[in-house]
Amino acid sequence: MADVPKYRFGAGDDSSSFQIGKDERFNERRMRENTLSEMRRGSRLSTNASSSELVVNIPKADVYRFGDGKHAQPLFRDLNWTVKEGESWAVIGSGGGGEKTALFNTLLGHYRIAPYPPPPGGLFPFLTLAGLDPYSEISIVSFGHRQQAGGAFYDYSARYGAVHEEDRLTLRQSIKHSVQRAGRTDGSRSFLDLPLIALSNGQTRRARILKAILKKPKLLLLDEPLTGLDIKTRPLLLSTLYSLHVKKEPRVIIGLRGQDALPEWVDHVVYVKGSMVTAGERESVLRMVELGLGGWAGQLKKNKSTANSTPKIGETLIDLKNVKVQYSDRKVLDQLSWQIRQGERWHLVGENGSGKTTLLSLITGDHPQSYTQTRYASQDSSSSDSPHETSSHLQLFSQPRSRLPTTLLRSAVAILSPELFDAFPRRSNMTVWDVIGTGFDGDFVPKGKKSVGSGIGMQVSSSLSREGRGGCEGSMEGQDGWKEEESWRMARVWEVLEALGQEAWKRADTSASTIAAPSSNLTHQFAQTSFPSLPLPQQRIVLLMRALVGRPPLILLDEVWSGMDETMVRVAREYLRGDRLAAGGAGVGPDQAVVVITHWEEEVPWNRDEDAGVFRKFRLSGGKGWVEE
Ligand SMILES: Nc1ncnc2c1ncn2[C@@H]1O[C@H](COP(=O)(O)OP(=O)(O)OP(=O)(O)O)[C@@H](O)[C@H]1O
Repeated sequence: MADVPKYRFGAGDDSSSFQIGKDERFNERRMRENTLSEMRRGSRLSTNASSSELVVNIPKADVYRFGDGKHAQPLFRDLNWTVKEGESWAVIGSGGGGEKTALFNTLLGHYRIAPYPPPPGGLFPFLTLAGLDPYSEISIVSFGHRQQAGGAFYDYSARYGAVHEEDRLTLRQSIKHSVQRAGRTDGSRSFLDLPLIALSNGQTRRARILKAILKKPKLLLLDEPLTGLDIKTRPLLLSTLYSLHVKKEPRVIIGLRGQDALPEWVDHVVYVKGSMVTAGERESVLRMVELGLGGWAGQLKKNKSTANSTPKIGETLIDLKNVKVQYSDRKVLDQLSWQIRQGERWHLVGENGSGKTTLLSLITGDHPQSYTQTRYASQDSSSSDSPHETSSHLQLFSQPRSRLPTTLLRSAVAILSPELFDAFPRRSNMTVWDVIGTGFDGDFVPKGKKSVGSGIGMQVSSSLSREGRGGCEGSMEGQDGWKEEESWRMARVWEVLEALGQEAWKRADTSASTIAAPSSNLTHQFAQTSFPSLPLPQQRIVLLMRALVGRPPLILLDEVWSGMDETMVRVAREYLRGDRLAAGGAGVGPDQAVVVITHWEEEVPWNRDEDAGVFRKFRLSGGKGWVEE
């Protein structure tokens, strides 16, 4: 086990788990349990020239969970999907219920296909007819959440500090001999010799794809490979995937969200929404589903802001001056200065590994070096910089990090990031309500009688504007203060559930002008649903509700759109823009500040024209950071 690090990667509850250093492969055990006999039936029979040209063969079938009774609703009805050698396929999921993952899992043998694809080739004729074993010849790389044993929380901030001995395994060691020829990557830096735990989100994704390719599977399923990758890397990865696919080294099927641009070389599409699957040539499928793939431009125009609750620039919340973060001789942030004020909307940009997550971890106070940023000019006077350049500080709500208790900071700065998404506990008894309620105090387990926290972090935000907090201004001394706060909190949970939950998806999915009656059963049911049982896209939006529920002064959203479907993205953007505030609806208020990180310009809820004065871009590159005008 020496080469298996602590982290596990997996595509969620319903799919196999994968480990760096171990196997990105078929989950052999489950496959054997589930479909062994049917696969054998397929491989026993003699070769047939034309069907050996088939990569995937599902002539017409329904797909069920194993153990489903006779009258169960199929996951997919009338699935008819055939992939021929030489065709380039994308699987597009649009329903928000994890349909795309379910379709990949169908290929991985996690569901019952009825009737099972017939002999001689079975499900994968190109393999079985060549006498090859699907167990070892098919890989999947998906970026669902990294499941922890028992659904427990793990400390994702470990990577910001000294790397523990058990986490020292480097990417090079992890992929060992297979990368002898791989050169320097990530601009001028090589990340091959970094501990895996130190890799940034985009670096980790690239490393996982690289590892999967180096294992030489015959078919590689890649779910949302572009998410989290910077703009320079995307075309490079797509063209690499295409040239590998053409050479069949390996054949590649990619998974995309409904709103993602479809690579030019994709000539066939499977579109999955609910239990319906449409598969065929690119143009005809696109016409049929009227997806309008290729960008969100049209959709964005429709979303034009109607808000008159325009954000106003107010107090400085975060003030960084000449901040530095360094790991031995590796400088990640170098003399960086940035101020975030109330009412501002920021887009934080920079290539993979440029330090965005590191910067946010200073602001949340999770980074150990957030305590050591204050230096006075005189101490550094020996340096060659001019004296006024050498002083530095990190002020969070006008305080140095060391003066701010973590509990208070957690309630004042809400964050949702890929790391938090992975780390958030998945205990089976935690409902959607419980998870959202942890957002008020930035907890990871439900607290308080009503699961809306205990109010420990209130004081920090009360020193800032508490507009919209229904009379909770000031401290919450005494029983009455807490009662009032508690009922405000409960009302807020309902409010975000209404604004961002199932009712809102329904509303956004039908027509923008039809507004469904609020406070329906649907919202109540959703609030009581077990959080870990939700499909991953829904878990993501619930964690977004958690970040927004407490109306904290500062909201940090790192790659929050990844894995969310179109409708969810639309309602979330509407909330962030505050489009419904003017009409008395819910949304981010003019007194709050928001920072989003995304490599996709189209995902940013604001733009320079409509949000001039409050919307700005902060760019990181080579350790430096600056405001881009
Ligand atoms: N403990 C560590 N030791 C050495 N280098 C580290 C450590 N932690 C992070 N790094 C490096 O710091 C750099 C910044 O990482 P960070 O996660 O902040 O990048 P990012 O801009 O968020 O990237 P992405 O867009 O991929 O999410 C990376 O090159 C990373 O490898």
